[in-house]
Amino acid sequence: MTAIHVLGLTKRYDELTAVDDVTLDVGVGEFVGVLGPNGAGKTTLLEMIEGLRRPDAGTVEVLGEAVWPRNPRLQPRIGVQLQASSFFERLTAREQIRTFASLYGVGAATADGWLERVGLGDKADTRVEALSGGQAQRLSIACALVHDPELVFLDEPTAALDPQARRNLWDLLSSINDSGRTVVLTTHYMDEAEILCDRVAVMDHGRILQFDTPAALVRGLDAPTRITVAPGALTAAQAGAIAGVGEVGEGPDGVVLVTREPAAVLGALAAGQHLDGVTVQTGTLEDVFLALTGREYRA
Ligand SMILES: Nc1ncnc2c1ncn2[C@@H]1O[C@H](COP(=O)(O)OP(=O)(O)OP(=O)(O)O)[C@@H](O)[C@H]1O
Repeated sequence: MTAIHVLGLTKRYDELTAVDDVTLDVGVGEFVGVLGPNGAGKTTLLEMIEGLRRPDAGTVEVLGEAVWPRNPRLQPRIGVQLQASSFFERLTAREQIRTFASLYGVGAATADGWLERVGLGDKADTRVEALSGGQAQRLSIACALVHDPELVFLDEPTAALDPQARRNLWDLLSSINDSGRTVVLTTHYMDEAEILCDRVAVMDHGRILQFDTPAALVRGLDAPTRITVAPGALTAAQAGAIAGVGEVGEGPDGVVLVTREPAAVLGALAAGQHLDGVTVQTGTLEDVFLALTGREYRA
């Protein structure tokens, strides 16, 4: 079943085409990421899918319903994460989420349960202004989920968090999807998209350049594998003599074997008792972005 059906979606701001003829489908239960640098058009695309912004061209169907003009039947079925800056001022975390809950006719006990679920039980009496960046992001996610929507939109949920806080939030985001909800998030972070998402739409200059699983995107690159053998285990000459090895380099971490036949090369290393301390590196989404756009990824 399709959760989101987008056809030929376009949005212009004067001369600028922020979203340029985007077509995509998202299945029910999928976790989809929209990945792209600043200004790629991610937020504009999401806002049109959420029914918050009117497209100049194209159509959006969400859970089988048209989103524009505003469709009140959809509101209880979708959750949109607000930026932390849009909290009601001077409320505590508990008051904040209970206020959201009451808008949807959801009881206080359920609201309080969500505070616990996102790890904010001990911050219930803290005013939203006094929460840390990570706590505020978790509260905004809880507010988006409090009415148990089928489809959740998160716009850069881990922006401005330190690496540890981002990782903590990843567990929460995975659990949202594990319970069967469809999740769409935008992100600047390649690693985040790679770890969390079933499929990733790589976006730049308003266009979706590719939309596939992270593994398929990387496979499509046809990038060679780099196998690094710990220093001292193997000379460059020995490495070059292994069948299937293309280039050989020497770096601080040892001898680097570049190959398109990693299984054969690893087999040869195993046979020679050289597997200790071996690292294997394939392409990443960063390489995908570089290959698609011809430039380095700059968040
Ligand atoms: N209301 C607006 N009026 C004019 N231009 C806009 C408006 N909103 C966005 N833009 C422009 O449209 C382009 C796409 O912006 P958008 O916010 O969708 O990108 P984004 O990928 O979400 O960026 P970021 O990662 O920085 O949030 C940008 O060049 C932006 O300056």
